[in-house]
Amino acid sequence: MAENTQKPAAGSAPAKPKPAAGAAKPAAPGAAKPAAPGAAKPAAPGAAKAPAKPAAPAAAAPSGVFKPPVDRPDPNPFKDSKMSAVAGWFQERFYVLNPIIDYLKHKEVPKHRLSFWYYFGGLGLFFFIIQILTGLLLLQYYKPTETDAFASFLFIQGEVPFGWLLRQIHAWSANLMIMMLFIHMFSTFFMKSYRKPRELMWVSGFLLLVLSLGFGFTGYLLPWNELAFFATQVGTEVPKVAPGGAFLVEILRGGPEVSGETLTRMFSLHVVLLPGLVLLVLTAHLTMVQILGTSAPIGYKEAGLIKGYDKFFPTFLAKDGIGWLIGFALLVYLAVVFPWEIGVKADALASAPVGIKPEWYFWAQFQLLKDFKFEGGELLAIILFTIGGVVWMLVPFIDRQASQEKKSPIFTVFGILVLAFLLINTYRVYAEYSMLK
Ligand code: HEM
Ligand code: HEM
Repeated sequence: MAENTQKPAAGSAPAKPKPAAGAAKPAAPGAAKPAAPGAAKPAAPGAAKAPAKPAAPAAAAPSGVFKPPVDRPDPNPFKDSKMSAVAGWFQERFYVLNPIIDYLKHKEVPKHRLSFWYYFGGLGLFFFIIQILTGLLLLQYYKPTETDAFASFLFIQGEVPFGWLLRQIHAWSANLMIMMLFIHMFSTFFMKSYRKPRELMWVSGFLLLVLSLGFGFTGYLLPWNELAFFATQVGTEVPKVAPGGAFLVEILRGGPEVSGETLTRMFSLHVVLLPGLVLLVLTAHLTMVQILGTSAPIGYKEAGLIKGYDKFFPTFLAKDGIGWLIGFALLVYLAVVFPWEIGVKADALASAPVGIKPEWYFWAQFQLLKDFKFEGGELLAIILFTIGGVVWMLVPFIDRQASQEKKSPIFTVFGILVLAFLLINTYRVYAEYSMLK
């Protein structure tokens, strides 16, 4: 790509922020009138001995002290740069951030035959942004109470202009987001991107996946239809077999059974707690993406398999944008052509319909529980799953080979087994339940 070989555009590397430099140095003795008390004071005792440099601007203020532009040595240190007036205005105020901005401009993404997989983190981010936007719009009409939830849901689907589209996009984007995160997780796993120094990217990513699954679980109940009601009944029952689990179930449900209280809890988790937590962890994850840059698979550099680098800004971001446009087209297509069903209002007194199952991303665990139906089996399944999850989260710290830039085939096999377990169990639920229809 042409950009890789070019120097950063003049506009992107502004003239050095003179006030910062000036402010740090003491004014030379005898320099012109100090503009403010203290401004010309030498910063250190030895400063007076310093050889007379070309007079630093007299009015240099100690950093952190605001001075009106007229008193500054150079009211606009960026006047020579090719930045727009607006960008210059911000630059003048936030010049301390310049090193960060410059860093981001120089970030590069390696190009090789597996580069395709670098798009899935960005796609996960895109669908999350869609979730926030559509979720906030749905919130204008949705009512999280036992009596009103289903009616408001019908109202959104039937009466609100484009409400049906928003609801379908929210429901489809939730599924696509989680799908992208699984692809992102396994692709970073097989490329061993979690290896030193990106251990915390993996851990924060794993937490993001758990939180996103929490979004899916809590959102599922919100329409308050029969399917969601009974699936939540089954889902929240699971921890009961573990010691102390009954207490957890009671907290989740807001009582012994799934009821209007449960809806309130799921709603608050869905629209307040989880978004807050995700934004926090996501900020950490994306900051690390920028600080640590993108890794290349082990041995690629040495073997000459890197075909060059894309500048993150603007080249890679533009390519990400193309991925987002494709994702958006797919989302609208699915939302219009394959609408999610509305169902019938939940009725706690009705008997559970056949074919109750959770969302597809919980099917693997669901199947494991079904397979472990013997005495003490459910507890064993929960223990196995918890241990598996913790080991998976700590993989970067266990796989020492990868952290020394050596291949670690045992972990590749481990990843294949985990993937196979998830795919096979998911397919088993799909096959069994599609026969029930
Ligand atoms: C700040 C972000 C979000 C807000 C404000 C929000 C808000 C809402 C609201 C008001 C509903 C109920 C309306 C309805 O059921 O159609 C809903 C449903 C739902 N949400 Fe969210 N949501 C957000 C993020 C997410 C995320 C990140 C996910 C998943 C990864 C998600 C998954 C779901 C699901 C699966 C439903 C049920 C969809 C259905 O069957 O209609 N939401 N959300
Ligand atoms: C809301 C969820 C997530 C978002 C928005 C997100 C976003 C991103 C983005 C934009 C990148 C840089 C480009 C790329 O390699 O795709 C990235 C890198 C990375 N992510 Fe995530 N991610 C999320 C979840 C996860 C999960 C679930 C994991 C794994 C458990 C994970 C692990 C990583 C790792 C290890 C990298 C470094 C890749 C490299 O340098 O080659 N992330 N993430």
